[in-house]
Amino acid sequence: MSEPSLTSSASFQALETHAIEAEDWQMRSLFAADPQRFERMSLEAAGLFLDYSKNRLDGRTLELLAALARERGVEQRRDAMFAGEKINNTEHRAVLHTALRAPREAKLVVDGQDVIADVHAVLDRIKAFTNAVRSGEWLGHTGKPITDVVNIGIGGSDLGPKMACLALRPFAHPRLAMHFVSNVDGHDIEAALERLDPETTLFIVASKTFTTAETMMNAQTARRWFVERAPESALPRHFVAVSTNTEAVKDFGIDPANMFPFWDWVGGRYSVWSAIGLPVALCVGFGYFSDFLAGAHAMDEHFRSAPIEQNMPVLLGLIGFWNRQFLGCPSVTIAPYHQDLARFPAYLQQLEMESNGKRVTRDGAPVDTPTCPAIWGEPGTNGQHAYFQMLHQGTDVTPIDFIAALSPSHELRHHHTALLANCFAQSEAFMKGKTPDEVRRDLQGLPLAEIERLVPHKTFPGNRPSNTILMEYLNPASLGALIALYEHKTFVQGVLWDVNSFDQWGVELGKVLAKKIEAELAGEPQPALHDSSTNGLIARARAAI
Ligand SMILES: O=P(O)(O)OC[C@H]1O[C@H](O)[C@H](O)[C@@H](O)[C@@H]1O
Repeated sequence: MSEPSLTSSASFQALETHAIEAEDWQMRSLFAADPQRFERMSLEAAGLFLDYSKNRLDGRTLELLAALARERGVEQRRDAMFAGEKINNTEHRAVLHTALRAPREAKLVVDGQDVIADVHAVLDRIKAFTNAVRSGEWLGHTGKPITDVVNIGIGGSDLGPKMACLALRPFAHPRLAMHFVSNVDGHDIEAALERLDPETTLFIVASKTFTTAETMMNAQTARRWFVERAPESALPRHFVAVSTNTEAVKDFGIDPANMFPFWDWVGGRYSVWSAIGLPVALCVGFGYFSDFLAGAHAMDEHFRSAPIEQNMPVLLGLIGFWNRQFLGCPSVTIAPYHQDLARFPAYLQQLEMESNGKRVTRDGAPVDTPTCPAIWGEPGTNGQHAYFQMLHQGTDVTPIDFIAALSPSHELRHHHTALLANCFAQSEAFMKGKTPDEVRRDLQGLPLAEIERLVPHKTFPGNRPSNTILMEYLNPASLGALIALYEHKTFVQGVLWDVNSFDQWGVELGKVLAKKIEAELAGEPQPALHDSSTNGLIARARAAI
């Protein structure tokens, strides 16, 4: 039976009525009216603290959103995911990234297979391998320890490990430099290879399918580069694979003994916890990689057991839904006030936009509301000096997630004080704004006409929503919890919209057309099979190539 449409649900309609009342609400007044607002609208879970009080909503809004979550079946769908039901209904797959971070003693059997035992068998191999490389026991073909690790992968086989290795920089092994090659653009791999020594470099070819065109081309280029400089027999010391596709790995020439497997129930964008996290385990060591998994597991336990009203990922999802649906916000900015989280917005782009950038429901009916907003952002304070102008005074309202660690991993205390001051000041500024009268007061002393000329330019509308997520330190456990928080937020929103958050058919068309055009760019005769624009572009490129 198909799910009733979102807009026909009683709780959605109650929210619609409520949203009309809420249209004129000013957060300044909401704070003034309730001295307990911060206490009421903040919570802690899995080592993270979320302040959601600077949103344009009140207790009643939250009640209605919680009712919507219940009516849409967030709890049942969550339980179905954890239980290994095949909730990815267009690919007939279970969705079990949560099993990747479950402790060894957990139990989960899916299709007669002990999933937890499989996961821990691979983790044991990751532990042995990463210990060997890090200790210098695993040597390159001329007997030297590995100094450089190159992960060749794209999308989920790149963004997670790359983001996490950067985020955990203070925990990194001093001898191992991590490199990430993803783009089919030869400038990417060329820039990486020119600095590398084939005697001390380890390549990880990371691809769930082991058919992704970019990754296969980069892997072949790396292989060629290597065998031009080293005997072919040395390949097994320098090339390992991470994949679900053993046959394709073998065909590429990597011994399955050097392959770290995972499973079709791990989506690419949810795979950093699997063997796709191998670069992270190499970089920080297996102990810290285990802490990373444990941090995510702590968030899983919270998501699984906390009531909706005190459930951090559910609240984050519901508030995002409110902002998208009833405040009409077309995008969300992620503002990590931590330089080491520089790649976190890019990571979330894939997580949220590939998951929920859908226009039909699980049953294939058109959705009747907007779905995933655009996700973007840069670390603070850099963004403040670039696009925050638009966030403060532009015509669109863009909700912001501020993310900060209370303690830094460096000794430069005054830098950290300045960083946090900026983070908190921005959320205050977005909430409060600056009224025309406040501007007038500031400008006292100038001629009256000049004051009035400047007032509209210097006024800040304020009333712009934000969340603030704090952690004590950015470390493997808090990073794990943070990623899992957003994974589950994405899940919750997918349930509200009733989309399949675990497929990505939208990436296929471009891949197919690119294959065709690639052949046309190289071949004869001149093709004219496309529209005039595409034909014209191909012709220009053929003349240049
Ligand atoms: O790991 P792979 O099979 O190489 O896939 C890499 C990426 O490419 C695909 O096109 C999907 O859009 C991503 O979800 C996936 O993470």
